[in-house]
Amino acid sequence: MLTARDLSLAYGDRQILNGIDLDIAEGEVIGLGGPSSTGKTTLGRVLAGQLLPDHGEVLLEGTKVGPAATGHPARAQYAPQSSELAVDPRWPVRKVLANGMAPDPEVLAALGILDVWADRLPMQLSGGELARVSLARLFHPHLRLLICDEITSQLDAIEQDLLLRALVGLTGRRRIAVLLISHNSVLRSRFCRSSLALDRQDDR
Ligand SMILES: Nc1ncnc2c1ncn2[C@@H]1O[C@H](COP(=O)(O)OP(=O)(O)OP(=O)(O)O)[C@@H](O)[C@H]1O
Repeated sequence: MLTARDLSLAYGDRQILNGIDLDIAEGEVIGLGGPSSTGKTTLGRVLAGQLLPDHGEVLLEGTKVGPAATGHPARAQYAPQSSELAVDPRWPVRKVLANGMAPDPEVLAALGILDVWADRLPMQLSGGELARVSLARLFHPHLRLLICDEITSQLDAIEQDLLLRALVGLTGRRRIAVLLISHNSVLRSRFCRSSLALDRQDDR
């Protein structure tokens, strides 16, 4: 499903990614760990088609990832660490979830999103509730790859476990490939079939 080959990327003269290969099958969850600043977010954005690598290619179901045709949501979506930055603070939950299309009731139910949140603003939700809303808005019928970048790092252990169990159940049923970026090796070993770890490319 996802095939990334020989990905390299530098910011200026600083090499961040160097010859990365990665495969994720449909419905599979693969972990990505490694120390801070080794390029996990950068790799996630390359896989989601939001950053172009200097070298190498990313194929999703045999075609290059990149911006979707106008008016269509991208097949690969990137969920950032901070849900507050991902949603417009002026929009009520109802509008955040609609995101241009009718919210999918199965996604709302699977992620535990409650009707009573609909008229609240993002700041009127807890961190865990907002993380659920922020994830739900990324789902659409053509979603094939979800990059989750430290999406539970602001939650306590119980909430982390609940959210990831709900997410992995949903993506498994829909055969969506997932890259779970996390510093937490316990979480990765619990939810991922295997993990890749990035190393530093130079002295920084
Ligand atoms: N657009 C950019 N221009 C220059 N340097 C950048 C840019 N984006 C990121 N970097 C640098 O590249 C390095 C890798 O950043 P990245 O966010 O990919 O690392 P990370 O492994 O996800 O880090 P963390 O675990 O701390 O979130 C960092 O040192 C960062 O400062």
